[in-house]
Amino acid sequence: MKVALIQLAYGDDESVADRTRRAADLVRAQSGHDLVVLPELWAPGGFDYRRWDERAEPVDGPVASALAAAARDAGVTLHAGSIIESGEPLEPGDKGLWNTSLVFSPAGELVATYRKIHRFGFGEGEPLLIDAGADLAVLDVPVAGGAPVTVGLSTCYDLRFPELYRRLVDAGAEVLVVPAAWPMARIEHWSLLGRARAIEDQCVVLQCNTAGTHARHEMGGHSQVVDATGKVLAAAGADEQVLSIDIDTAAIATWRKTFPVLADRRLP
Ligand SMILES: O=C(O)CCC(=O)C(=O)O
Repeated sequence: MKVALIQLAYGDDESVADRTRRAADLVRAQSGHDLVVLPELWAPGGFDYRRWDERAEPVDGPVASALAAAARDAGVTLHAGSIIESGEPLEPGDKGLWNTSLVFSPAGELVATYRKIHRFGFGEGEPLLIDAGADLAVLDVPVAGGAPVTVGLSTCYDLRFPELYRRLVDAGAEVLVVPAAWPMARIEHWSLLGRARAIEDQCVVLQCNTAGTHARHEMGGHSQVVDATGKVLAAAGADEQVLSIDIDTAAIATWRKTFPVLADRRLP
C-alpha cells in the first residue's frame, strides 16, 4: 500500500481559503498513492479555539468539498484530516460541533467520518467547545494490485487511550491512522505512544502531525509510519514535509501469525 502523509505547516497569517488551496494542491501531487493523509484540524487551526465557531462547517462544506475534488483529481483514498463539524445537536444542551475526520474515496465520495472520542483540554479547549464522538470508524481502503486493507480511525489525544485501539483491532483494523495537532512540548509521547500502539495491537500505525506555530502553540511534526512489529519505517522532522512510503501490508498477518500475542488476551 503506497501511503503519503502530508505534514502541513501553518501559522496565523494564512487564510483558511489559501491553506485549503495549498492542501488540495499537495494532495493532487500525491497521485499514484493508495492512501493520503492530512493532519487534524489543519483548516480551522488545531489550537485556534477562538476561531472554531466561525470556521465550523458541515461534512459537505467548503473545505470538505475542496478536498473531495482533490481526492478525485489525484485518484487516491484521502484521509482529509479533521474539520470542526457543525450539525444538529444530538441531545438537548449539546453544542452541535465535533472534531470530525473525513475520508474520501478515489471517486471523491465521503466514505467514512470519525468524531474524535477523547477531547483534549482538561475542562477547557475541546471539552468546553465541542461534543465527544461515540462511534468507532473502520473502513476498507482499496490498494492497487492487492487486497483492500482495513483501516481504523482515531485522532490526536486518542493516542493516549489504548482501549480505543483494541476495539479498532477487534473491529478488524490492520492499519491505524492518527492525524494530529500534537505540540512539540510532548513530542516524545507522540513518537513513543505510536510505537506502543503498533506493538501492542500488531498494526501498522500512520501518524500525521502538524508543523509550524499557530495560536502561540509550536507544533511537533515528527510524523511517522510504524510497522506492526514496532519498527519506525519512515519519520519526518519538525518542518513541513511529505512522507511517502510503500508498506508491505501482507507482513501484518504474517507477524500476527508468527508472534500470536493478540490470541493470548484474557480480559474482555
Ligand atoms: O495529548 C497531547 O499531549 C496532545 C493532544 C492534543 O493536542 C490534541 O488532542 O489536540
